[in-house]
Amino acid sequence: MKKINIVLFGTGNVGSTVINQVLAAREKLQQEENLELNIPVIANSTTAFFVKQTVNRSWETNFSASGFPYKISDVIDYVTQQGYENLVAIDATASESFVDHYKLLIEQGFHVVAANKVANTLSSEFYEDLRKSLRKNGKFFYYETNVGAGLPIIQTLHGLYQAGEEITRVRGVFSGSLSYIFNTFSEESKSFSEVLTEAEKKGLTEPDPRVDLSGKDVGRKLLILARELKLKKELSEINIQDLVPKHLNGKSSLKNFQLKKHELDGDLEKLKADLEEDEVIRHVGELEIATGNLEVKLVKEKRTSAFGSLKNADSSFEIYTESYGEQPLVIQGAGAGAAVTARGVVADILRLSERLN
Ligand SMILES: NC(=O)c1ccc[n+]([C@@H]2O[C@H](COP(=O)([O-])OP(=O)(O)OC[C@H]3O[C@@H](n4cnc5c(N)ncnc54)[C@H](OP(=O)(O)O)[C@@H]3O)[C@@H](O)[C@H]2O)c1
Ligand SMILES: N[C@@H](CCO)C(=O)O
Repeated sequence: MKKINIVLFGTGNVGSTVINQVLAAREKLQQEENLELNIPVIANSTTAFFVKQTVNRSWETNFSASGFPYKISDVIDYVTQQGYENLVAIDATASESFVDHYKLLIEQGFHVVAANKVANTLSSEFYEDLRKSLRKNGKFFYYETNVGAGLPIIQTLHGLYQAGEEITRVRGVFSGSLSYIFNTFSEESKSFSEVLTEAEKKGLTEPDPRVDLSGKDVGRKLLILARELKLKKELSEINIQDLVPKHLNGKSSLKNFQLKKHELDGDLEKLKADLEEDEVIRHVGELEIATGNLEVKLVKEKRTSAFGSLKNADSSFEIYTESYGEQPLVIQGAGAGAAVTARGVVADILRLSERLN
């Protein structure tokens, strides 16, 4: 039986669903695939819980009762003492600093699966260095959920590129969070801030929704795709329409933003009032390969158009290539949400496990 040992960082919306999905799939994987998925360590930003072999369905209670403050070295020491092989670190945090541990984890024997987009969107130098470290240590890095949550965007684009297809343009509603927000805001008579609160409660936004509203999250996704296509780009080079007023971002706290988010309502109400009867607002990302232009913006779309008819938290990605000609390859479906994202993470673990002994 092949054994995979998962150390999961981030027990929030996505991370907790990953644990539950792995536990639910465990028996079937053992019987049908001869594969044993164990989760001996789970951790959030302050607390870790270690167990022999794997957590079970009572993990939340056990984590609260028996978790303790930890350092990353405690995790590494524990898995080393236990002699665990086929180690996979899952980054289900949204942390800007957790990615500083990747190199150490890789050197200490971990493969990495990330829902967190940060490691792929820091400087090109960090990006290349990480890949060098993976190659040097014979480790793998999977991050399909970085773009389009559970939708197969990165693997499709990567496959086309590897196969020699000329990709000319990628255009899409990249953000499941903003798709839900603008779909609902365009249709219902609620204020923008009310819709935003609703999206947050449903776990559809980033932990700090300003990362969505500032366009940074979509900017990151564009950058990730651009880098898959070997374009040398930095986040600072992307033209981004920022929906968050300056005084509510930067040094201003998330708490302050939550108290004052109704200040966004005026501008967005005006935009909505300017729509024709048959128009809706959509948040769109565009990547033009020839010019290297990457852009994130709000646009007006006809209700009947491909983007205008999106529902719920659906994302839609149009990939224009030489062989597909005028009719792009389209990948569409829920682009946010714990269940679909966690399923994408579990699928990454399984793809990775196929490459391990
Ligand atoms: N939700 C979606 O639809 C979706 C879709 C695609 C990708 N993603 C990505 O998935 C990631 C998680 O999103 P989420 O919605 O699950 O966020 P969340 O509910 O806020 O959970 C984040 C978790 O990360 C933990 N954490 C923060 N900093 C950490 C650190 N330094 N070390 C260890 N754990 C740390 C938090 O712990 P504390 O509670 O202790 O702070 C929390 O358990 C994000 O990167 C997001 O962009 C999400
Ligand atoms: N903000 C992400 C989902 C949560 O990470 C998106 O819109 O795709």
